Amino acid sequence: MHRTRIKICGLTREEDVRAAVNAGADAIGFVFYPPSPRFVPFERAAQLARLIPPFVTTVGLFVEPGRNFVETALQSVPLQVLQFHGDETEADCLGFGLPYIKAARMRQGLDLLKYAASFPGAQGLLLDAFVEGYGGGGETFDWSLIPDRLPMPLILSGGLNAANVGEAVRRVQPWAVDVSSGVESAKGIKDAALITDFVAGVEHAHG
Ligand SMILES: O=C(O)c1ccccc1NCC(=O)[C@H](O)[C@H](O)COP(=O)(O)O
Repeated sequence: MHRTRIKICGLTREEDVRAAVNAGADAIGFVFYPPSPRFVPFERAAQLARLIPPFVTTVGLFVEPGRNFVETALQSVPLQVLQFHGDETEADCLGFGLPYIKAARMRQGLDLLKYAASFPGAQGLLLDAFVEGYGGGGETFDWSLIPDRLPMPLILSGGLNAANVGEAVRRVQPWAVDVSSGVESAKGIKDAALITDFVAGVEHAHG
């Protein structure tokens, strides 16, 4: 099995970026959705991004942004991947000169293969629990809803933590896992020990 990549999302503080990088995170996500308690203004995200070394990917997360909003983010923050969480179409996600990840809010009745087919340009599909407020809700979803084969890399998220991520990796075998609440002491405040435990949980899943 390949090494499962790890994305830590919703960072707002320098010490949390350092903790994530030191623990071995492959990607750091900044939430650019103003209603979120994890929202970071672009200038702040730019400061935090300076702490991210080469080969750790900087991801900007959006929910149905206007094109100007994304373009302004890109002028300020050195993002490498865009992540869209709302009801965007493929056309809304393209044309920024960066790869994008599309989130699917998992629930009974969602035809995930059809959904994935409507985002042929996506670099990956992030499967998250269907929660009020779009994401970062700390809730798992029924992993048996995930089809055996998806046409693009799968990023598993939604309610992951150090206690369940090992089982998630073994059962789902995603390309990557994404966590926010499970490594927090409060919304937007990460906990270095929880991050370390989470990364260890992924690594132990590989035996
Ligand atoms: O984190 C947020 O506040 C957020 C707001 C709006 C859309 C998405 C959001 N987070 C998305 C993420 O990437 C989370 O890491 C993912 O939903 C998993 O969250 P959690 O269940 O808390 O681990």
